[in-house]
Order: sequence, then structure tokens, then C-alpha cells
Amino acid sequence: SGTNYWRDRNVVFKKPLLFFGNIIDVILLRKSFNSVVKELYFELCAPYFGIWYLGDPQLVIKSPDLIKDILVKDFDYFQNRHVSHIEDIDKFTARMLAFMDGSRWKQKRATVTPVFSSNKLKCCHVHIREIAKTMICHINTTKLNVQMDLKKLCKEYTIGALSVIIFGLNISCFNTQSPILKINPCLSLLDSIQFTLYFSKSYLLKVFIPKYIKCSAKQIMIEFVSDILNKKRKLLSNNIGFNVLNSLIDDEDNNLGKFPFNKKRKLLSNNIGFNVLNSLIDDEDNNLDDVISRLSEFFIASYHSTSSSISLALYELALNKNIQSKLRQEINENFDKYDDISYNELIFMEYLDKIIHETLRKYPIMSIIGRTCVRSYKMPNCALTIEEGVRVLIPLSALHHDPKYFPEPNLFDPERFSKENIRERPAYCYLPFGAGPRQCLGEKMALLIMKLAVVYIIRNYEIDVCEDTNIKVEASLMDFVLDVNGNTSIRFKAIDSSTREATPHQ
Ligand code: HEM
Repeated sequence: SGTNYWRDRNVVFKKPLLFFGNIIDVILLRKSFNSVVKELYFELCAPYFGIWYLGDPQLVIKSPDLIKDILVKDFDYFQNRHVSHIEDIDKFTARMLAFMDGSRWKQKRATVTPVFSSNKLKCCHVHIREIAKTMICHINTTKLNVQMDLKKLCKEYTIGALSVIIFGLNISCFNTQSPILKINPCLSLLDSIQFTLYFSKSYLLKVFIPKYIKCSAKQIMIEFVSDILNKKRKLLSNNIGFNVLNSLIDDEDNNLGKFPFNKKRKLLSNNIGFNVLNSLIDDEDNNLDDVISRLSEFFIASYHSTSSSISLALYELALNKNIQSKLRQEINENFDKYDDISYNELIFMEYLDKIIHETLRKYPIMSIIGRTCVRSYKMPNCALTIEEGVRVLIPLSALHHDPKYFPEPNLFDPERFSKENIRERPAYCYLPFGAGPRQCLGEKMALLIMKLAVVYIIRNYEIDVCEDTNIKVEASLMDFVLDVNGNTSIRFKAIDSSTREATPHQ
């Protein structure tokens, strides 16, 4: 028991404090959990090491081969992400895919996966491209040589792109003061304790009743999603001249579970043909609460991660002008005579691809991912057996900054992602989207949204840091998610289209 747990199993560990384990600094908001794990990663030399998350022993894996075994090869032993059973205490979160366990997760993931296929994405490309063009018009309406808040711009664009994909609805996203922009974690000691408990098995779970998503954020999310659902229903009923939906919207008790599902399903899916909302409504099991939770989840999982990654890619391009010029050349070679870029052209742009991956290497938005062992697992080629219920952590940020795999890790160097360099390092040391059956559902979509934003901005503007720019990237204290803070002003200088040298192709 106690600290002997790891010693008895011959696992390297750092002496924990009573009750707080190794995370006292996290509880007291002095360090992020990511910083604590990263320090231990570089301090303790072994393929894996033990930590104490309050009273829970958790295992951090450093070896890329073992990571592959856990995430991919022996996934059946590690199907679940979290340790706490949240069904009774936080129903809103419990309905989300990322928090579901075992067979329920498998079934729900299978129903939504086809929505994210390459073919569907191809259809989406055109819609997202329109949002990217609107963003350019939006920047154009401000003056030439303008200084803009990069973080805000990227958030607004991402909201626009996601609304099309998730709801099949075009919303005006620029300069609208969307309520979603207001979601801001406020840091208090109680929040910190509640959040920390979420990832523990502690009996205190029942006392503090943790919420993964703060009530205020949840309320904004529910209002945003409900508002879009209403707009969508109105739009559909106006379009088709079918007014049953309108009357249902006006019904205070309305609950998707109660209304004529078949009619509604047909209406929604005939209209736009592609979006996550349709797939959720098509699933007969889902009621209104499920739909709202899952839509909120898709928004939460995709909005912050994608918009921050775009901000960071553009920030690095503003800092590295030679990389920016080289990218612009590739972009200009790939635009067609209608001043557009096709899906195929976009996904085969090699230099762009390297830049996006180097951004996600340097700034993995989720800095740590976790799995819970669901039945006792003997690690291949080592003496250790991981017991059922033990949480295993994969320290993405530490791996991405390990000089063994990425020399001079703070340097932004897209050439790390040349075919030769990729071949020379283990595959599982770079995992911005996780890996295996439970990896990020929206990887391809995120890449598409990111690439279109970067391409349209770099095609039309030279971007530069200015005196005020003071961007700080840090793991938010309460989460393992990286956040972009500080002054995020960037200067945009319009490019005169008549000076573009490259010859557009057909
Ligand atoms: C740059 C943007 C993004 C990054 C860096 C990112 C990263 C991640 C990571 C690291 C995970 C955990 C994977 C694992 O445990 O192996 C994850 C899970 C997830 N992501 Fe993303 N993500 C991004 C965008 C998106 C988008 C656009 C969506 C689409 C709606 C999305 C939906 C999800 C969902 C639903 C899960 C949970 C999957 C499951 O448990 O089955 N993400 N993401």
C-alpha cells in the first residue's frame, strides 16, 4: 500500500507527499499537470515511471514502442480513457463520446465515424473554403497594413467552419460577439480541486461533485447549440414549407425524443446532406439531451484545439519570414485560374503539410493523453503487470520536446517532417491526435480547417509580428490543454495580386 506500490513493482518513481501525491503544485495552481509530468519525464530515466495522482498510482509511459502496444496493439486492455464513473454525478459530460466506456463507446463511435470520412470531408472543403474567403474579406474591410488580434480572428473563422460541418449551417461568424467567445475558464482553488478530482478515483469525488465543464460554460454551450438548432429547424421548415417543426420549436416542452422522429430525420438529412447533427439525429437511441451533449462535445473538442493550432501556425510564420515566403510560393503554384484551391491540390501541398505538423509538434494542444487499464496487462518484454483500474498516461508534450527525437526542440523547423527525417525516428514519439481506435475523431477535419485558413491568409497577406506582440503558450493550469495567451496582435500587409510571380495552373 501507499508509496510502496511502485517500489514493490520495481517501477521508478518520485517520492510523493501524503495525500497530495506528486501534484500538490497542480492543486495549488502553481504549475500545470503537464509541467509536473514533463519535469519527471526528463528527470527519471526509464521506459516508464510511476506517479501519484493524489492517492492513485498512475503510470507514465516514455518508450514509443510501449506506447504503440498500449494505444494500438493491445488496445482491448486500454479501451477507457478515464477512471472515474461519472454517470451519477455529471450526466452532461457522461453523454460525451470522449467520456464513454467500453461497448457503449464502441457503438457510438461507429455511428459517427462515417461522417468524418475522406469523401465527406471533400464535400466540406468547398464550404470551409467559403468561410476562409469571408475571412479574407473581413480582414480587407479593415485598413491596409492592419494590426489584428490573431487569436480572435482564428476563433471566429473556426466557429464558422465548425458550424457548417457540425450543424450544416452557415452563420455569420466575424465580429458578431458570439457567446462562445465568452467561454473562459476562471481559476479558483475550488475549480482546481474539482477538476483534479475528475481524473482520480478518490472518494472525495462524491463530496466535491466535480464538473468537467464549468456550469457557466455549459450554459453558454447549451444556449449556443439550442439557438443553432432552432435556426436550423426554422430554415428547414421555411425552405420546404413544412411547418410542423416550427410548432414544435414553440412548444416549451419540446424534446427531440418525443417528436415524430422519422419526419424530422428526413427533413434534416435531405437538406444539407452532410453534417454531424444529421448523424446524431439518425441514431434512434439519442434524445435531445444526448444530442446537445454530443454537439457540445464536438464543439469543445474541436473549437479550442483547431483555432489555437491555426493561431500558432500563423504566429510561427510571422516569426519565420523565410518559411513564410517559401510557403507562399508553394501556395501560388497551386491556386487555379479562378483564384481557388481544390481539395486534391491542398492535401498534396508538401511544404504546407510540414509546417502544420511542425506546429502540432511544437505545440501539441492536448499535452497528455490517458487510458485506463480494463483488465490486468503484462507489459511485453518487461516484468511489470499493469493492474486493472490503473491509469496510464502518454506525455505528448514531453515526447515532442525530447531532443533525442527532435534536436533543439524549441526551434521551428518544418524539415523535421521530411520523409527522411520521419523515417529516422520512432513513429510513436509524435502523436498530436493520439493513436489507435480511440484517437482523435476529427484529425482530418482539423487539418483541413487549419490548412485552408493558413493558405488563404498567406496567399493574401504578408504577416509579421509587431511591437505589441507578446504571445505566451502555456498549458492552462487546470487542464492539460495548451492555451494561447498574452497580446496576440499580428500585422497583416495586403499582397498586391498583380505582383504574384507564379503561373496559375488549370
Ligand atoms: C488541431 C486540432 C485537434 C487536436 C490537436 C486534437 C487532439 C485530440 C487528441 C490528442 C485526442 C485524444 C486522442 C487519444 O486519446 O488517443 C482527441 C480526441 C477527440 N477529438 Fe480531437 N483534436 C483536434 C480537433 C478535433 C476536431 C476538429 C474534432 C471534431 C469534431 C475532434 C473531436 C475529437 C473527439 C470526439 C475525441 C474523442 C474520441 C473518442 O474518445 O473516441 N477533435 N483529439
